[in-house]
Parts: sequence; structure tokens; C-alpha cells
Amino acid sequence: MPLYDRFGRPVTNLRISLTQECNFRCFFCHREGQRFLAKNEMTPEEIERIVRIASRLGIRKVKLTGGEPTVREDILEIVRRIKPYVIDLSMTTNGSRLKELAKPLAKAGLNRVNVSLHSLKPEVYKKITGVDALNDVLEGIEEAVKYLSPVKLNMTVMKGLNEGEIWDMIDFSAKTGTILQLIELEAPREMTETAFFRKYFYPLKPVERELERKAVEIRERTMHRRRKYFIPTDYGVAEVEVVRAMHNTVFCANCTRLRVTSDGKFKTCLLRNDDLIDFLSAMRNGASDAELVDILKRAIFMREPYWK
Ligand SMILES: Nc1nc2c(ncn2[C@@H]2O[C@H](COP(=O)(O)OP(=O)(O)OP(=O)(O)O)[C@@H](O)[C@H]2O)c(=O)[nH]1
Ligand SMILES: C[S@@+](CC[C@H](N)C(=O)[O-])C[C@H]1O[C@@H](n2cnc3c(N)ncnc32)[C@H](O)[C@@H]1O
Ligand code: SF4
Ligand code: SF4
Repeated sequence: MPLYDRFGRPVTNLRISLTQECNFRCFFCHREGQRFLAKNEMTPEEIERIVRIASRLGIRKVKLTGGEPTVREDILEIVRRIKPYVIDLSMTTNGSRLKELAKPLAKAGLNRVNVSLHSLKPEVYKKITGVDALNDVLEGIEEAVKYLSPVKLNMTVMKGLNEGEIWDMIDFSAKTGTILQLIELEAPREMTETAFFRKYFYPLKPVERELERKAVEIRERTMHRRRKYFIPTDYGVAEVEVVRAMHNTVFCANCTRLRVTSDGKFKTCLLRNDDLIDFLSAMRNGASDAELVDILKRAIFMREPYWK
């Protein structure tokens, strides 16, 4: 049985940031809500221990993220250590190292992968990510579909940059047998009035209406109640999921994630900045499993929907 927070939301998965390091420089990156650069990364043993403890409290799904999780040299060891405790182990990556890592990651126990792919045009891709790596990522995706399932593509849609590529990306996902996630730009409340956010925010609601008209089938996920649209294309039916978090009370009411920062703190919400609960110091000071369970329960108690 999972634990529930004060708002009746079950906590069924952990989203673990393995590092804040990254080999890309995406200008819009929210850094998983980690505002200060932390060098103090958890070791594979520490990550395993917190996942083992969480798994006893009903958490059976783990998402590995970053920064860029594949820049950690011990990434295969981390995957190998966590897998025995979870049913669904996935990773979100920029894809730059997937060509060499897809097979070993799958062998180590990774079930599935999400690969960020914001454009199919090399110059736009470089503008968004700061690196000239589109080809490496495309090769990585080709390799990933051989060993991991499903492979999802993350496209964060931004005004004036890639909004014109949505339908090409839908074709591309059908062609490659991947699932496309169309993601609206996200930022905390206080940033929504900035010139930056106004310049790049591209609302996905109208796109969803068009998807609704074209879909042969529509499904809804439990997590965030995200909708999935099945869209016919020349290459078969594409599966398109829409991640529209901003000002979305339904999304937050169905949030089942607890976050873990790379330096060993529970974080209750991506967009909050007052919600960190340190467990790594306690762990390093000899805390027992029972004491760590208490810290985890305290974090769950602090959870609140951001948009409500
Ligand atoms: N506001 C908010 N955004 C989220 C949350 N989880 C994921 N996102 C955003 O959703 C986008 C996709 O995230 P991924 O790391 O690919 O993971 P996911 O799609 O949530 O997870 P799966 O579909 O289970 O693989 C990213 O832009 C995330 O920032 C969340 O709990 N809250
Ligand atoms: C922070 S990244 C970490 C994992 C990995 N480095 C990557 O880029 O896939 C996780 C996901 O969040 C997305 N993302 C980052 N900043 C965002 C923002 N401000 N709004 C919406 N999505 C964002 C990225 O595009 C990526 O798909
Ligand atoms: S690759 Fe991921 S972590 Fe790195 S800057 Fe881009 S979005 Fe952020
Ligand atoms: S409460 Fe809302 S904004 Fe915060 S992590 Fe959950 S879904 Fe995201």
C-alpha cells in the first residue's frame, strides 16, 4: 500500500536527480527545481539504500534524471543496484551517450527511456541545447528502440523556435516507433511575468484541440491525468502525450511523485523553492532505516499541489 499525502495523493514513484552536471546548455532548463549548484552527489550505495527504504513504503517506480544522468561514470552500477527494488525503472536523458549506453543500460535493468529531442533541424537543435549533437542523439534513439521499450521523445515546445515542427515530430515518432511527449514550457509562478517566459511560452491547449479532432483514440494516464492521442500518419499511428502543467490544477491533483535531489534531499514539488528535506546528512551520520523512514514520511506530509 502506498503512503498518501494530506491531499489524498498516493506517492508511488521517486524522481531521482543523479547529478547537476550536464554536457548540454539548454537555455530554458529548470534543473529539476534544484536552484543551487550541488557538488555533493549521492553514491550508488546511498541511492540504493533510499530506494530500498522507499520501496518498503509502496514506491515501485523510479525515474532517473539530472542534469544529465549519463554523465555519471557509475550510471550502470546505479541502475543495477536499484532495479531489484522497483517494477518500472526509467531514465530521462538528452540522448548524447545513448548510442554506446542503450544496450548496457538495458542489460543493467533499465526498463525504458525518455530522450529529449526538441528539434529535427540541426541549427534549431543547437540554438536550444547549445551543442551540435543532433546526429549523435538520433543515432542514440535508433539504438535505444532496439533494447528499451517504450522509448519516448520529449519535445519542449517554444514559441519562435520549434512550434512549427510539431507535426513533423509526430511523423518522426510514428516512423521510429517512439512515443512523443509534447511539453509546455514550465516555470514557477514568479517567473511567468518575465520577458523570458512571455517570449518563449507556447500554449499547447490549441494543439491539444487539434489532436483531439484528429485522434482515432484518446486515453488518459493516471499520473497527472495526462492525455494520450493516437494520431494517424503516413507511417502508422503515432502516440502523442501532452504535458501541460502550467496553471493546471488537475495535473497537480494527480501528482504521485516525490523528488530526490542529487545531493540527497527530498523535494516535494518541481516548482516550489521551500520544500527540501535533507536525508543524506542523517544517512552519513549513521541514521537507522527507521529514522530514514521518518524523514521520508515528513517529506510526504509536506507535499502540496502547486496549482490549486
Ligand atoms: N510540473 C511538473 N512537471 C513535470 C513533472 N514530472 C515531469 N514533468 C515534466 O514533464 C516533462 C517530461 O518529463 P520526463 O522526465 O520525461 O518524465 P515523465 O514524462 O514525467 O515520466 P514518464 O512519462 O513516466 O516517463 C519534463 O518537462 C518535466 O519537467 C511533475 O511532477 N510536475
Ligand atoms: C531537466 S531534464 C534532465 C534530463 C536530461 N538532461 C534531459 O534533458 O532529458 C528533464 C526534462 O525536462 C525538460 N525541461 C527542462 N526545462 C524545462 C522547462 N523549463 N519546461 C519544460 N520542460 C523542461 C527537458 O527538456 C527534459 O525533457
Ligand atoms: S540536457 Fe537536460 S539537464 Fe542538460 S541543460 Fe538540457 S534540459 Fe537541462
Ligand atoms: S505538485 Fe504540480 S507542479 Fe508540483 S511536482 Fe506535482 S505536478 Fe509538478
